[in-house]
Amino acid sequence: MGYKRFEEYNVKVTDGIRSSYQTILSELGEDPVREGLKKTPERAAKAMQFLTQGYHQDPAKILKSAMFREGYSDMVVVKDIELYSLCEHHMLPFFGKAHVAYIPDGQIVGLSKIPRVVDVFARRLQVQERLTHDILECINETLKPQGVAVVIEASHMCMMMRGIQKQNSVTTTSGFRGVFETVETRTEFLRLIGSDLS
Ligand SMILES: Nc1nc2c(ncn2[C@@H]2O[C@H](COP(=O)(O)OP(=O)(O)OP(=O)(O)O)[C@@H](O)[C@H]2O)c(=O)[nH]1
Ligand SMILES: [Zn+2]
Repeated sequence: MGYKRFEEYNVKVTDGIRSSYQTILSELGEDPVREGLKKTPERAAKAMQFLTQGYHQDPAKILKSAMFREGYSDMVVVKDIELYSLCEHHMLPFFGKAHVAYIPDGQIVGLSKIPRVVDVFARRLQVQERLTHDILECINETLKPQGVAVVIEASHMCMMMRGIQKQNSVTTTSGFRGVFETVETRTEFLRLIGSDLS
């Protein structure tokens, strides 16, 4: 069946999440039944369930649904994949770009499946480091390529809207497996994505 978008996923808003948001509104000093807020617990529950739908999706299955035997054995790079996730410490967004590359070993994967895998892991509560490794290991273990590389550049709302309140800091995380562990291949990838790390 493969990957399904939330709209097709038929997830019902969970009563417990909706009523918890109603409690939060009251505890914040708001009137949860005033006109503008009446539907807010429902909307917030729906939004949060959308943003965490990755718990109900199987990223390996997504990759397996479009793997093809092919002799191509050079680098495949999908860069600038926009990414929105939630930090598990504050449940506030972090967002930015993911860059993913692999070198096939007899099998390629449908290109769209790479951003889909990024979305599945991003739509769970995360830290940027684990998100990077989740994507890396999933592609490595499922596609079994000669190598895989992932770089994520992201800004964290928990460091922008509150806390340290730094508006311009960007965090870069990276992971390399197989042939990307050699300097030459890694450097070529970093050059192709225009990374400062190269
Ligand atoms: N390593 C890592 N840290 C993260 C990520 N997202 C948020 N954090 C950090 O998680 C840490 C949680 O630290 P705590 O001291 O428990 O929380 P806090 O009091 O809200 O910390 P401040 O943000 O410094 O005010 C903070 O330093 C955040 O910046 C992430 O993806 N990776
Ligand atoms: Zn945070």
